[in-house]
Amino acid sequence: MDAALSSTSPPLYLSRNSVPSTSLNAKITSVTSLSFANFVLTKKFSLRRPSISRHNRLIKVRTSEDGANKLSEDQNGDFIFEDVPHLTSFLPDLPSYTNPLKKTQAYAIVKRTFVSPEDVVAQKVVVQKETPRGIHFRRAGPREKVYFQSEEVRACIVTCGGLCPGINTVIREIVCGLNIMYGVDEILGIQGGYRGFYSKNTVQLTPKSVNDIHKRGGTFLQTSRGGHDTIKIVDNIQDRGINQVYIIGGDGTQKGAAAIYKEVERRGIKVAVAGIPKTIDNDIAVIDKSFGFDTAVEEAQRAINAAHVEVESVENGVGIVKLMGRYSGFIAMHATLASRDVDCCLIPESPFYLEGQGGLFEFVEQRLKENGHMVIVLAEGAGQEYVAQSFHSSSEKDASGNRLLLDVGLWLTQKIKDHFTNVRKMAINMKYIDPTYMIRAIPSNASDNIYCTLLAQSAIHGAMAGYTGFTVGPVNSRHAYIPISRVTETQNIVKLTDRMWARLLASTNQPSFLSCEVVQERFAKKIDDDFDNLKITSI
Ligand SMILES: Nc1ncnc2c1ncn2[C@@H]1O[C@H](COP(=O)(O)OP(=O)(O)OP(=O)(O)O)[C@@H](O)[C@H]1O
Ligand SMILES: O=P(O)(O)OC[C@H]1O[C@](O)(CO)[C@@H](O)[C@@H]1O
Ligand SMILES: [Mg+2]
Repeated sequence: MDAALSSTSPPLYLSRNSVPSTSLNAKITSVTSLSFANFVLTKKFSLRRPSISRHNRLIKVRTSEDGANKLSEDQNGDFIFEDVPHLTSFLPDLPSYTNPLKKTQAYAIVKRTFVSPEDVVAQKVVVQKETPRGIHFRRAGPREKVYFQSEEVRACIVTCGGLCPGINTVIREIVCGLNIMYGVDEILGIQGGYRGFYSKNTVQLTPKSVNDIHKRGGTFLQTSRGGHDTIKIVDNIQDRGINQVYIIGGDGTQKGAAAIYKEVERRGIKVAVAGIPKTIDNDIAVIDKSFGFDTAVEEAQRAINAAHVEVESVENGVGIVKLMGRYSGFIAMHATLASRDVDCCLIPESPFYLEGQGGLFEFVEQRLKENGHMVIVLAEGAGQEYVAQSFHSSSEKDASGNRLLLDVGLWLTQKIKDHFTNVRKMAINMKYIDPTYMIRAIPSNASDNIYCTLLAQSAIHGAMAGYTGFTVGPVNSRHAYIPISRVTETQNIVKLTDRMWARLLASTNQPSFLSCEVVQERFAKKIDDDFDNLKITSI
């Protein structure tokens, strides 16, 4: 690749068939980062279809640092680069500076301190010889040039949405990283989520004030749902002279971050917006896994173990453990796979039914006959339609517009009790454990702490280098800068058609609940939807 193509502005990829190459330069200068994103999305979609001919090769166009558009063709096959915006895309005259990192003792003897501007991270690592190379993201890490001088930086950090182990570690590492690596002193904490920008006072954050916070669960800055008002938030950012915004939160929060970035760009102000993805549900698209997830799965083991101890100590013991997972069953699936004490795992993605052949009641009875006890792990979002029918409830929403769930754990406990007592005339011992908030209110474990450090430092390097409107996260174990829209356009769910769910079924030997017509109908639709929203779930 041509070293002169080291770009700071978003590179553009266009189909040779769609744009005559002679007019490329003229066309590209008028493409905004927004329309660029849309353009790439269109092309990306068609590339996923294997029927696309290899003649429809992509050529890529980059805007190099001197502003000249250059064109090169990837020789190894079709290749899509989804870059993140850069401050220079709307502030072209912004001066750059030598990165001070090399002068810090931490990096003094590092051989390759800086990430090459040519480094990209592939979203797909398993490829076939003849298939396109697929989507790539800009590799995260320190850059040779930065677009902020240390004394000029006035950063802020905000945390939004639900709790998750490790939030405090991320806050701590942003503060310490900015200060130690880049000599930044001005770091503000926005309290109470997005609404804190315009309704609360800020708190000054220093390495000393955040030194111990990683040992506590929760968020040192407090959080909230709802209250996102883009104009008020950006007004506040401008009024306070903030020029780097670090936003920690889930899919809703990242949508809010995208709105802030767009407003900042519209106003043409020098503010870098960096998103750090957080969610206990692990439902954020593109990234390998969200921080705190492993800690939560580990904590869930304690609840499962307690249920198992309880039910094996009584006759016909049936334990139910309800875990978090609004729309996705990752925590339940992983906790089940890790534990081996679980007989059946129920998640929102996999429909189930209670009565008749192949149903849950039949399976419970079979396990009680075989083992004398059994444990069910239930994701809170599973079977919501049944619960709603039973309770004749209308769907309520939280301040962010998320559906409020009904207690499927209580519902299932009651259903099993009724069935065995009234229909089967069998005495059973039900134990229902609901550790929902306990698994996310704890501090992060060792590996999540390290992961949080990497996220924080990658976000800092990206913002200092002038990237903006990005989410940072590991893609196939390499940290990358991902356009925010890519992580918000879909939510990760457990794919029943993937091998991971098959591994769980093979491990628990539970029914797949596919023998009921109603479920079969829904299941078929689910598979179609899965393919339509094809994305990689890569744990
Ligand atoms: N589409 C949106 N545009 C702008 N802001 C949004 C949007 N969706 C949600 N937000 C804001 O983002 C914040 C957090 O959203 P939400 O409560 O959905 O949590 P989340 O970030 O998805 O995290 P979690 O996974 O814990 O639920 C809220 O302040 C909400 O107002
Ligand atoms: O904290 P709240 O508002 O009760 O929300 C709980 C929800 O948040 C999540 O933990 C996601 O953050 C879901 O698993 C759960 O349904
Ligand atoms: Mg969410």
